[in-house]
Amino acid sequence: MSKPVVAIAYHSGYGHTKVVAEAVLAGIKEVDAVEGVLVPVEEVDAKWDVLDGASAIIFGVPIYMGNVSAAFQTFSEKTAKRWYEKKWQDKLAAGFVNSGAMNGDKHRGMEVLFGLSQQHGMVWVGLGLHPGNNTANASIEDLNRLGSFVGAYAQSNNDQGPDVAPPATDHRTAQHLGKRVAEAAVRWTKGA
Ligand SMILES: Cc1cc2nc3c(=O)[nH]c(=O)nc-3n(C[C@H](O)[C@H](O)[C@H](O)COP(=O)(O)O)c2cc1C
Repeated sequence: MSKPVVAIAYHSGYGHTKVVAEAVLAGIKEVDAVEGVLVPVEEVDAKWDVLDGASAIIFGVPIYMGNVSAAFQTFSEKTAKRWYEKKWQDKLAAGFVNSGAMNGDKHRGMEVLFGLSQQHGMVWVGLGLHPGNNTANASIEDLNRLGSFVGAYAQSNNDQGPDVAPPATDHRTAQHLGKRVAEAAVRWTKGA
């Protein structure tokens, strides 16, 4: 029997969110019983079968002008055929968001990802971590340094390339999300 697939449907205009997607993939790969697949949304027309066959889809975006990037929104609208057929009903879903500012209105992007998942009748998996970096002795090295509950947040300094931004701490948080969703996919598909 083939392994359940956890797909990562993401957009990255300049490479920073791609690095986060790769960290999510590394987390999925920690779970042997699951296969992880990256799906850049620009390539989705050749990869609908991957998303349709996946047990879970993790959506990921950069924030552009306080919202998800236009490329992701285009992808989102293209999923309408799946919506009509309820093709993604009961798949697991999760999300990650990356922006230049510490806050940057990442929450709005995350709400868009959550809303897309709920349009499709998917079952959302949150981050499952307490906030880090929020006590007197805390550090930006803490897991979940940006303190989200709903999904993984990353922040990439505007003057740095994807080789150094977002910082390693955000990679670890993204990796945690990937592993968590992969473990959830194993439980979700048991006996299916
Ligand atoms: C058109 C545009 C709009 C942006 N708007 C925001 C914004 O509203 N808030 C923010 O924090 N960062 C904003 N940024 C910064 C990006 O979120 C940041 O550079 C991110 O790392 C880009 O990810 P990418 O390299 O995967 O495209 C914007 C960047 C661009 C290109």
